[in-house]
Amino acid sequence: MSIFQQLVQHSQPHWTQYIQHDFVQGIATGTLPKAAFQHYLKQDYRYLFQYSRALSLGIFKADNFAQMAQANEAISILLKEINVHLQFCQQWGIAESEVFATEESFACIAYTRYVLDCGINGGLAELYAALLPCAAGYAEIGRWIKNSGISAENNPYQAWIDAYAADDFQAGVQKMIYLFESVCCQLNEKQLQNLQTIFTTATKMEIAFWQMGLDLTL
Ligand SMILES: Cc1ncc(C[n+]2csc(CCO)c2C)c(N)n1
Repeated sequence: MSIFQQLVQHSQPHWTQYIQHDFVQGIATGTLPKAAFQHYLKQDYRYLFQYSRALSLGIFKADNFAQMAQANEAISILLKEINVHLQFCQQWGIAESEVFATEESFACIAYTRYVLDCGINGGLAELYAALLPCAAGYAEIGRWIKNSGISAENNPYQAWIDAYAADDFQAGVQKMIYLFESVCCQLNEKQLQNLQTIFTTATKMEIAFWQMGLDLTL
């Protein structure tokens, strides 16, 4: 079993709670209240800004140009994701200025600053262990919604589902997982345990992020 698979397995039951959260079920069936999705969308815009800063640490901390290029590719994927957000906002009449002016929720602050802290204080393995629940989790969510076939016709969230189920997105995440595996090969048992703590914590923060969306909290 790969290190990534082990991290997922040992982060249970949180991983499954993250992937199958009520918010995700609501997206899949199209029944999620629009207010919850819009609240999430604005917070996620703030989230993605901080996440790009964390990904940039992947460039800063790279040991070679190949790792640098991979981090750069991950940033390009993220820039596409921001466009999906802005298109949704446009569609639902949320002005870009409103998105920019959104106050950051505690769930967003806690999660993003935790990831940044892992990256600033740790090495590449710690950084990617903190970044991966986000990328790999959404890839898994995109896959299961697509494969389950439960998405209703005229699902208002179809563009969101399609973005994460898309082949190029799935391939990008797979590359991030390979990069992570390659920076983990020299680690000792204590360092691996630390990666598990980071991975599980970030997974729990994903659950808190969905819940913030459902509860409309700041
Ligand atoms: C709270 C939250 N968690 C995960 C993602 C998904 N995501 C964020 S950046 C990125 C691309 C990785 O290069 C992906 C898949 C999100 N949007 N919001």
